[in-house]
Amino acid sequence: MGNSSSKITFFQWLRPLIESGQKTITIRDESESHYEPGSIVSVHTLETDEKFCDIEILSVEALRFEDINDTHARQELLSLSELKALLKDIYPGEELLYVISYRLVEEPR
Ligand SMILES: CC(=O)Nc1ccn([C@@H]2O[C@H](CO)[C@@H](O)[C@H]2O)c(=O)n1
Repeated sequence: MGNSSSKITFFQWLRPLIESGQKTITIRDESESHYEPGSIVSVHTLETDEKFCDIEILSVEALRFEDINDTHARQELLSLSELKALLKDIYPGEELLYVISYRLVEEPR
């Protein structure tokens, strides 16, 4: 790879949830719907661009905002109202989003 699809950024406050393997999806807009299932993606903080883990992309599926439900919220470790408020804030007026499922790639030690 070595192109833009090998990196993803998350808000720093989500880092503990991601590196512990608890948070297993992220919901993004079309500009981030290009990740390929099976590829390994380097995870960085949005604020400082610090790399903190790798994830393997499992799937990328279109998701209408109105179809976001409790299962998505559970996979995000957020309440449904928190998740919807967050997504409205990040992607105002966007009705079509993409749910990216991933798993944490454990570091050998
Ligand atoms: C450019 C950039 O980094 N954008 C985003 C967009 C979303 N998110 C998080 O993904 C989940 C949305 O399903 C929620 O947990 C959000 O807080 C994020 O961390 N960073």
